[in-house]
Order: sequence, then structure tokens, then C-alpha cells
Amino acid sequence: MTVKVEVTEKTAGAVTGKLLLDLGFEGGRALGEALKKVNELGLSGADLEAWVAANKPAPRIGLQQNPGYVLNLEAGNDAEQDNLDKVRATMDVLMCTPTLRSGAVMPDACPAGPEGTIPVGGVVAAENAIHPGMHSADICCSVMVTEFKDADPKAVLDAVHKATHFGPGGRANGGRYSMSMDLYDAFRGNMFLNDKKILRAAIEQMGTQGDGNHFAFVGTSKVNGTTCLVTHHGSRGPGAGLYKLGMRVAEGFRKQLSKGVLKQNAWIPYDAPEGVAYWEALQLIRKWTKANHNCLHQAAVEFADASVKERFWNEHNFVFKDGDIFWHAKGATPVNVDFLPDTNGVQIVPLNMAEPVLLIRADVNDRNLGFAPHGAGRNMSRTAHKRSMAGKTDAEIFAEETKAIDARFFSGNIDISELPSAYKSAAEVRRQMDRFGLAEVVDEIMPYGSIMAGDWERDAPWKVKARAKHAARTREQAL
Ligand SMILES: Nc1nc2c(ncn2[C@@H]2O[C@H](COP(=O)(O)O)[C@@H](O)[C@H]2O)c(=O)[nH]1
Ligand SMILES: [Mn+2]
Repeated sequence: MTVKVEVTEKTAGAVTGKLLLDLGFEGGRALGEALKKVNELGLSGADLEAWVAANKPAPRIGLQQNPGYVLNLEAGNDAEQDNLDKVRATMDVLMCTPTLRSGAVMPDACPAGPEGTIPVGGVVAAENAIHPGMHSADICCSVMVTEFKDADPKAVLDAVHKATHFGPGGRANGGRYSMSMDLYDAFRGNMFLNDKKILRAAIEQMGTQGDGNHFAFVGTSKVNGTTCLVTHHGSRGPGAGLYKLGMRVAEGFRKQLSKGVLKQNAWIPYDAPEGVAYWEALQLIRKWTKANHNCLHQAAVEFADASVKERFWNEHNFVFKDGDIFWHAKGATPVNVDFLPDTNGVQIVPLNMAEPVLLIRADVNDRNLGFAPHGAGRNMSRTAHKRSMAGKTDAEIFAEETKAIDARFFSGNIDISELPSAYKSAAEVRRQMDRFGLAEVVDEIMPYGSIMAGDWERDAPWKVKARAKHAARTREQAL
């Protein structure tokens, strides 16, 4: 409905918020500022109307009708059906975000956050927009493979065990891998990355893998028997810092530009200076992450006194640009060579520590939209998985699930939520990858052994203190 507003000389010097709203202004900070300005200028009549027409902010963009997406996910049992229902529900809400043009769900998908949040295993294409919440907090989580010319798997696993660092934080002075000074300078030249905490983490965390499901895996190629090292981790503190700043800037734009868009789906317009700077920051974080994998691989090569046949790498939490379309992958492997500037044509998909790491290849098609699964994914939360294993000790579960491999936890503490039973059926994910024509498996790295962080928090000072307090209270109650 258009409201005809009478702007008379009588309103001069006494313009009200209501009058500006009637003239087409929307509520919010801009209205307050405009009100002050027009009263300062003493505008009225045609002058006021002309000022408002020239200065009123563009109307905020509301939600759109879900444009549809490709669902490459099937359920074979109740747990899978429950997971599928939740993934569909969250995608249906997510796709109403007005920037989104298309999307896809991979067979390893699982929900990650409140309804409307992009699931793990989700891919969406946004027009002229970068959504920090859609590439995940672990920006550029990725996998690197080094194929050795001639090396013993145990020697390589021992070498990477010596070379790597798992757990929180970074490395102490004297035990660090160096970061390229060119890259450091480029960080300083970027409005997002020129941040004390990010710069410090970039120096201290080079050569660290963090925790959760990050790993160093060693196995042998099914095709030619060579030993391969596979590492999985993301951009650590520098990426987490960028994500936080990106979400803050996106939130400012969300309030200014949109109506009804969920907080987690806020975006930075690429045609704003912040959008270009954020895109450049993502590329620098990508370089840092690649260097972080690379220094560990190179150190392992040297400790094992071995030589390299080939090394390749791909990210699976990232944003890929195609003109003004930004493809966001949150746990999806890019297979479109246009998105892979340094590919050898093969991408890497891990499943779990006791299963082969798949080497895949694919052309872009209507179902994969240029992406493939990035793993097996989970059907239940870590807590639900722990609950489902009640009745057995951690040591029993570990012995049962890792009997065929050399599985190690860097912290020395077992984390059962990272054992194979915590993940979806690898066979089922492979079957669905094939059934939906997402990618073809060209080789498999057969598992020899694996290192993960393990439950490092168990020995953290606050946990030790809490346990001691609990034990003292139990003793007191027993008296
Ligand atoms: N080969 C191994 N694969 C593993 C291990 N732990 C987890 N995984 C798989 O990796 C993906 C990646 O998950 P992300 O969302 O954190 O990137 C996950 O879905 C699992 O299938 C392992 O120890 N070894
Ligand atoms: Mn990952």
C-alpha cells in the first residue's frame, strides 16, 4: 500500500519520526540520524520529500521462497531416517536466505546447529555474498596426502608422531615451524587479519593439528602399494579469529540489509569493501593452512629419511568463487577443477581410522554441483555415541575397534567419540556416492595406523581440580 503524505510548511523544524516512516524510511539507526539531519536543515514541503527520496536506505531484503536443492542422501534405518529428517528440515529453512540460488546435500550430511544452519555435508551457492557461517568456523579444514617413493608405514607413522603437535594452542618458542614472512606481511595488509591475536596464532600454531577429529593417518595405496601419509586439520587459531571477525561484520550487514534472516546466515556483500577484504583474507588463510599441512609432511619426510613421489591437498570447508556466485562448502569436497588451482585431478575423502582414505575424481553434474562427500559423517552426537557404548570400558572399546591398526592418541587418553563406531557406515556413504553419481573412487589408501589428539581435556588442570573436588565431596557424604 502506498501512503500519500502531506508535507506542509507547518511541519518545518518539527519533522517527526512518524513522518519519516510515512515518507518511506524504515525504523532503526538510520531513522534517528535522518531525523536529526532534516530538523537541523529545517526542511519541509518539497525539500523534505526530495531529501528523503535521495537519502532513504534501500528497502531491506526479506526471506525468499526456497529455490530447491539436490538431496543426495538416503536412509536405511531409524537413526539414518532421523538424521535425514533433520538435514532436510534445516536445509528447507536455510534455502530461504535471500542470497542463495542453489544447494546440495551430500551422503555424509548431518545437522550442525539450530534449524536453518547449513548442515555438515552441505553446499550452497550465494549471489554476491560471502556467508561466514556457511564455510564453518574451522575455515579451510582440509586433507593433504604425501605419497612416498619407498618408505615403511611404521617409520612414517613414527616420523609424523615426532613431527606433529595435537591439543590446544600452539608451540613453545624454540620448537616452532616458521611462517613465511611474505605471508605474515600479507596478513598485516588485510583489514581482518591485521589483528594481534590472529598474527600471534599464525606464528605459534604453524605445525599444529588441534583436536577433535583431526588426524595423521598412514596407509598404503591399493593400486601400487606405496606408503602414504594423510593429515586432516584446518586453519586453527588464525581461521577461528577470522571467522569471529567475519561473523561480526556480517551481523552489521544483516541488520542493515535484511529482514528475517537468521543470525547464523548473515552475509558480507562482495561488492562492499569488507566483502573484497574478507575474500582476500580467506585466500591468505588458505595459504597458511596449506603451509601448516606442508611443514608437517616435510618434517615427516625428513625424520623418516624418505623421499616424496607426490603431494596433493584439498580443502573441504571453504568458499569458491565463480563470477558473482560464491559456492560455500561446509564439509564437502570440491571436484570442479575450476575451484582447484593446484589439483592433480584427484581429491581426498577420509572415512574413519580403520577404513581406507578414498582418492576420488569427478566431473561436474546436476547432482554433485561440483562437490562430493568429505567423509562418513555422524548419525548421532558425540554424547549420544558415548551413551550408546555404555557398559564397556574405553579400553575395551578401543581394543575392539582398532585391533587391525596402530591407533595412537597423542595425549595418551582414549577418545571413544573418535573411534570408527562414532561415524556413519563407510560402506553406505560409498554406496550413495556411487548411486547418486557424485564421484568415482580411483584408489584407496589402506589403513596402517593413525594419530589423533585424544581426550586431552581429561588431564587439563580444571578437570583434575573438578575431579578432586567431586571425590572429596563423595568422601564427606560417605562419613
Ligand atoms: N581416516 C580417518 N578419517 C576420519 C577420522 N576421524 C574422522 N574421519 C573422517 O573425516 C571426516 C571429516 O570430518 P570434518 O567434518 O571434521 O571435516 C569425518 O566425516 C570422518 O568420516 C580418522 O581418525 N581417520
Ligand atoms: Mn575437516
